[in-house]
Parts: sequence; C-alpha cells; structure tokens
Amino acid sequence: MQMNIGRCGKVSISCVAPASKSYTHRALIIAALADGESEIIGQLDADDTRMTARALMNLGVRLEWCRECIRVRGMGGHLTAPADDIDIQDSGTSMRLLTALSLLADGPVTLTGSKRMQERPLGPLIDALNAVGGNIRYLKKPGCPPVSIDGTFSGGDITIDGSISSQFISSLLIAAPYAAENTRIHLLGEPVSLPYIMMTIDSMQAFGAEVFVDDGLDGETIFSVSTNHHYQERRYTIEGDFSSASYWFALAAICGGFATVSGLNSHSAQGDRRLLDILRNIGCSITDNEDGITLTRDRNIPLRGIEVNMADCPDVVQTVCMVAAVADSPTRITGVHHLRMKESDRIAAIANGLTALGGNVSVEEDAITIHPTPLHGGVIHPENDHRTAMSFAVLGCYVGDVTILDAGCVTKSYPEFWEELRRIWQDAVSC
Ligand SMILES: O=C(O)C1=C[C@@H](OP(=O)(O)O)[C@@H](O)[C@H](O)C1
Ligand SMILES: C=C(OP(=O)(O)O)C(=O)O
Repeated sequence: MQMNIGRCGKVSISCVAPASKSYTHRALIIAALADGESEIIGQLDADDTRMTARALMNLGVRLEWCRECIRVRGMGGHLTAPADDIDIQDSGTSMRLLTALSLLADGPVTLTGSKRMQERPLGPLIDALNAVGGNIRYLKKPGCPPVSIDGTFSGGDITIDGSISSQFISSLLIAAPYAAENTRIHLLGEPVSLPYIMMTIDSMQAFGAEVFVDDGLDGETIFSVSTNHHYQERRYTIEGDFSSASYWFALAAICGGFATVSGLNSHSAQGDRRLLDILRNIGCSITDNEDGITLTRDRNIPLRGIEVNMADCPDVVQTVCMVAAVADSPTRITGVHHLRMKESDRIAAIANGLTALGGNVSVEEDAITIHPTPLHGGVIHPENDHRTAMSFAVLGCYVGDVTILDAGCVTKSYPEFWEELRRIWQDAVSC
C-alpha cells in the first residue's frame, strides 16, 4: 500500500490520542504475572501490543481481548514453557520485556522475531541474566535474537549497561518481584530513554510491587525490587500515547492552525511529553485545559531552529526533525545514537528522507542537524518503520506531492493513522 499526500493549508485538529503502546505492553505483562484476574481498560489495539498478548498466551496465560478492555488471568509468577518458538516479529518492547520473564517458565522458551529484530541488540540483557542464574543461548548471531532461554532468576546485585536500550532494565525490573532474592540493578554508562524505566516502575507500583530508586556512592543509579510484594489483580486504565499524538501536534506546528488532542495525561511519566516543550521553544504555543492539550501556531511567525538533547525521548526525534525542516534556522539534536537500532536506522531514515525532498541534513556519531532549505515532493521508503512513515506524511501535508511507500507499516503502533490524517486533511484549509 502507498499513500500520496497532497499539500494542505492551516489545520484545525481535534482528536483523541490512541492508548499508550508502552503502558499497554507493561500492563499486559504485569497482569499476566499477578495473582488473580485483572482488567486492562482502553488498551492500544495495534500489532505490537497484540504480539505481547499472543506471546503471553503461548506462555500459558489466559486472556480475553475485548473491544474496550482485556481480561487477564494472572499466573502468580509461574509461566508454562511453550512447545513452539514464540515469534515476536517487529516488537522490540515485547522481545526485551519478555526475555527476563521467560526465566519464570517451567522449561526452555525460544524467542525469535523478524529479520530486523534479529539485528536489534539483546546482549547486555542476556549477559546480566546469565550472571544471575540464566542459561540463555544465542541461536544465530551473538548478541541478538533468536535466543533459547532456560535456567533461573536468582536476583541479587545485577550490573547492566543502560546506554543502548532502557528496555533491558525494564525487563529485569518487571520480573524481579519473582526472583529468588531481592534485586538491586546498578546502571552502567549514560542511560538512554530513562523515562521508559520510570513508566515501568510506575506500572509495577500500580500493581502493588515495591521498587526504590537510589543514587549509589559514585553517582550511579540503583533500582531495588523486593520479593515480598508480588503483583496483585486490579482494574487499570491505559492513558493516551504522546508519541502517537506527536504527529498531530507537529502537523499544526508545520502547517499552522491548531491541534487539540484529548486523552493525554499532562502529568504523565511518558518522556515524549517533552515534545511539547520542544515545540514551544521552536515557536508554538501550548495550552492545557479540560478539552485536551492544544498546540497553536501562527503561520505569520516563523519557526526557529534550536539545539536539544533528546536521549530521553527517542520516539519523537523524527517528529521534531520534520518541524525543524521548515524552520528559519538549523536545529541540532544530540543524544540520538540509539536511534540507529530501532525498527530501522532512524538517523539514516531522516537523512535519506529529507534529502529525497530537497532537504539538507548533517549527521554526526550522536547528533543530527537539520538545515532548512526549500523542499519539494518526492518518494519516501519507510523500510517498515512506522515512525518514518507517519512523520514524513506530516511533512508531506506542507510540501505536497509526497508518496509514502509501504504505508501499512503504521499498524505497528497506530492502525487508524491514515484514516485520521485523511479526516484532518479534508477539514484543513485547501492550498
Ligand atoms: O520500553 C518501552 O516501551 C520503549 C522504550 C524505548 O526504547 P529504548 O529504551 O530501546 O530506547 C522506545 O524507543 C520504545 O518505542 C518503547
Ligand atoms: C522503537 C519502537 O518500538 P520497539 O522498540 O518496541 O520496537 C517504537 O515504537 O518506536
């Protein structure tokens, strides 16, 4: 499927944010470990969250996926080893979060995924788990899925590199209440995507776990999890997703007009909430009231380039780059090395895509700079990366004559994206 995007003028957007992908994954997994039956309300129904649910069912969890909620029969920390491999396809969060948890199964578990997943790193998590009772083997390329997971999870002191993916730490944390002894996780290196660890802790605490965050003597961060507090059944509502909402805020920032998005928690632990501060610094105004969060951009006032570190919020880097491409001065974004290991190499995707539209991008080891230039139409190959497809579609509404190939890849996180964009586009001022 391909999408051809035409130019539109000022937009008037009112929409509801899709539910958070990250919170849906976490709630499913934690409810599956809990004692009793939980109800997850307002979940995200997308490829990745379905993948986590399916994997949990393969591990013996009984769940009922309804339109408005998911009912999960918790296994009290015990899982059943499946006879077949579990194929997680493209969902990095499912792969990483289910790795430590698989040590709670009553036999070996094999986790595999798509061709791209088999290139995404897993090594630091496997090293950490093998040091505390795991017997995990790589079945193809060392350091990557597929893996065969066997052994136990003793807990105790665990040291792990946090500079590649926060999902390794989230994986250890979520399984830790069921380790043999209390767990203390010591982070090495400059951690990336830290707010996702806080979202994990937030979800664990919501289901009754005891987790503490402390600073060690030499400034290291230590996460402590007690085995005395197992997860308990509950009703849990999923809040809106700031990463998905980012496309509508960016569309108003680029084309002018406003975007009001409801369903978002303005005090959320989601790091992508920072997008609003970034867009404010670029020249937009933001208000928050009972209708939702509104971004307004007056097209007579030019957007200005900024310098910003986005190590904490990798999933909105592409969104910010699209806005930066129409500003009146360059934007330099640092703290982005981990974007090379997502669904695609996102630094290359931004550079290639903008270049195809006449843009000028310079890339460093851990930074990307967008030098605004006049843009023209062109063809974008998202290489199966939903965020590339969605962010270039937004820029396409300003540039016009942009074709997004392989547009179906948005179902990973936002199946209704094209429908929503069509509705917004039709309501916009035509150019
Ligand atoms: O834990 C999570 O839910 C996620 C963590 C982030 O990954 P990294 O920690 O690998 O940067 C983010 O990019 C991903 O979309 C979701
Ligand atoms: C990186 C992402 O997801 P995951 O790591 O779960 O594949 C994403 O949604 O942008």
